[in-house]
Amino acid sequence: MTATPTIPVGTAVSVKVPATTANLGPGFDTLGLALSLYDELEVSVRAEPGVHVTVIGVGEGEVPTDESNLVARSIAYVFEKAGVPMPGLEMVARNAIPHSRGLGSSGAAIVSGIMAARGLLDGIVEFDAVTLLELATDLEGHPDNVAPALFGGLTIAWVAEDGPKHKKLIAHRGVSAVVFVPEAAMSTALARSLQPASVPHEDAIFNVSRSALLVAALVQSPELLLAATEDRLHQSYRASAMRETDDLIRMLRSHGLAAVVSGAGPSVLVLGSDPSQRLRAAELVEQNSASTWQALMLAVDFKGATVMVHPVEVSD
Ligand SMILES: Nc1ncnc2c1ncn2[C@@H]1O[C@H](COP(=O)(O)OP(=O)(O)OP(=O)(O)O)[C@@H](O)[C@H]1O
Ligand SMILES: N[C@@H](CCO)C(=O)O
Repeated sequence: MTATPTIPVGTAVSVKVPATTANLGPGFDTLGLALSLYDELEVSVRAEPGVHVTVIGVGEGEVPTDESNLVARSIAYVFEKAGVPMPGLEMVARNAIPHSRGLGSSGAAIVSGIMAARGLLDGIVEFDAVTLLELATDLEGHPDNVAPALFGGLTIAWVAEDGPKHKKLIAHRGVSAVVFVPEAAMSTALARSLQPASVPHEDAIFNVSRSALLVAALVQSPELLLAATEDRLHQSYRASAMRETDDLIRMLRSHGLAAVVSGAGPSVLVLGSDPSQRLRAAELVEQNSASTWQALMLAVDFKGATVMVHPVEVSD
């Protein structure tokens, strides 16, 4: 009979996960980009059962601090799948990714939990990239945020018969990003409820052409970004729920800037073919919008999620 593996009290892991922006205009549920804004997590094994989370920064006083916390639920999911009992956990989450603004906070929380569990199960269970993406997609429901959060860079994600897959690409070094974050939140679940069950064939063709072009624009020809970021699959259906976002995108695009809804919104992403376009976008927003938008000038993160394991030190 084999003994059930246990993880020693005091074992600790540190995790860092980037924000992500999904869709990028036409690549609905498919394209994603990792950005240089991070949630950090420390998890240590404690003697008492259960979970306690200290949240610092975004979500402090708002998200649960017990087993129902999304990060804790994601850790528990991996332990359950691995068939290993989850030990008691003490966690500290330092969060910078805004919630429900279209910057992949739920995907980052899920990936944080999965990477923490991976670290805690080091030497007991091996996780390859395919398994990590499967676990994260099970929890998030679609792979376009969790793929870049896990692997960094620009990712194409798709769901095959045997599960989610991804291809990581390196974005052209001229590509820059600025995200305009509004004060008001909007949940992804609400945005998804506004999608129709089917779309006209010509709109599907429109998006196939633009998303193919977008991959070329992001990897090789950033000067094509404006044409390549047109969309007919999601933004117009959701516009009624985020009027100011729609207005800002129209204004920026009329000035030749590749503005799109970031993720499910309501933030606006502008992809620039050179860094000066970010400053131009920020000036235009300042001059033309009555609302308050926080401008985040971000680089592409090429690394994705990381985990460090701090084993228990055994004294003589
Ligand atoms: N670090 C976190 N810890 C705990 N819960 C979190 C964390 N980050 C996000 N969440 C949960 O996820 C919710 C936000 O998820 P939602 O899918 O609506 O938006 P998003 O992931 O920020 O945006 P998008 O999917 O459009 O990029 C929060 O309200 C909170 O319940
Ligand atoms: N593709 C997703 C991204 C947000 O999770 C959507 O637009 O609903």
